[in-house]
Amino acid sequence: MTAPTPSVVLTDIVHRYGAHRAVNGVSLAVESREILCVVGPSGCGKSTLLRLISGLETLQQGTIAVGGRVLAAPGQSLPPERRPVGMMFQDFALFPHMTVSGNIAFGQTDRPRAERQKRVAALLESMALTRYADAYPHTLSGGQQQRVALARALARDPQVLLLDEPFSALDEQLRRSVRDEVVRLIRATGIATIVVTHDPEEAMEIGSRVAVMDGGQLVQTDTPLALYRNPANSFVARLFGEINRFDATVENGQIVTPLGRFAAPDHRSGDRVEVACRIEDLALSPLNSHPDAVRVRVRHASFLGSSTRICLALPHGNGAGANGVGGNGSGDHPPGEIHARLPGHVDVRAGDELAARVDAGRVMLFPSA
Ligand SMILES: Nc1ncnc2c1ncn2[C@@H]1O[C@H](COP(=O)(O)OP(=O)(O)OP(=O)(O)O)[C@@H](O)[C@H]1O
Repeated sequence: MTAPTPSVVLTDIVHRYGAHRAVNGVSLAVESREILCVVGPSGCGKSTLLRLISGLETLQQGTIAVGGRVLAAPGQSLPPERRPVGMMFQDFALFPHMTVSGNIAFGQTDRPRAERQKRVAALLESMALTRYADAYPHTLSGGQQQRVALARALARDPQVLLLDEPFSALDEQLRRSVRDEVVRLIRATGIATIVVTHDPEEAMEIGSRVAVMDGGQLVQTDTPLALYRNPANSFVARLFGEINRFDATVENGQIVTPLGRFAAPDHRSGDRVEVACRIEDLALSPLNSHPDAVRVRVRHASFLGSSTRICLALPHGNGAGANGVGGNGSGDHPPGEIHARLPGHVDVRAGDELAARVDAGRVMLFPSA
């Protein structure tokens, strides 16, 4: 079997606004039938990347190719309307004075009228919008408007679809159902798709792969499972779920943390490392039930429906400086506090003492930043 040909290939893209490098050396390939999500904090360069692919922004450095054809390289740029790219924006950007049909037909001016009408009818049908063909956007629900925007993006039969925060204008209730529907429709087209979102959970839900961006750079591109299990650094680890984090120094292939001693075979003595574990990987059991566990005291527990999140105090002195351990005990949490998340309802109260431990296989080690 031959490997699928990438539909979109970005090579070493750099984009500056003045002296600021908004995109800094991004290379990425997306295959047809693939939905890739780009996720990262506000200002990390996600939208700029999409604007470069669509041609709304002029490329300064690198190359952009779609379907084997170079769309942009320094000194060479196909205008946006000639790129095989469909784009959908956060606010849908529908034309209020045009009907649903008019909105979908917009931008197909290079086609004969009959062909244009046929394409619009087919899209109305596939998006379950036929009965709204003559309606104006403001009379439609958020979900329906979203489908019109998707139909418009598909109208020119693009080879790549770009979606910039497509669901963030929808309220929480509507968001999930519209998202499921839109993703189902996109999958049915088989078009290579890049979705920008600031919501890591949304990225995991939609993307077959997720590209994590920070400060204009791609930090890691992988499947949701690989990003969750093997994050490249603690920024990625934290993006996909809450972690307990400690600073430590490697001594003779080992690190000592408030949660016990762990092997660090790939590090040299004296290396400063960040040690992290997901809060759902922290196991709690009755006191003295496990020889390797540490004694913790419940500070607070919150029942969240599908899980219970528990804030725990580490034993006094089992934080900064103890047993060669540097740091304050736990990353973003108050000093000396760790968190656990257990499935379902867990009946614990403030002051209860428990045994906490984490499986060595679930401990993540990163070089100190
Ligand atoms: N036209 C512009 N002129 C100057 N700076 C810009 C321009 N557009 C974006 N920037 C800056 O470039 C950086 C990247 O912006 P971009 O919109 O790509 O980020 P983003 O990750 O999409 O953020 P958000 O999630 O908030 O939309 C930011 O620091 C932003 O302020």
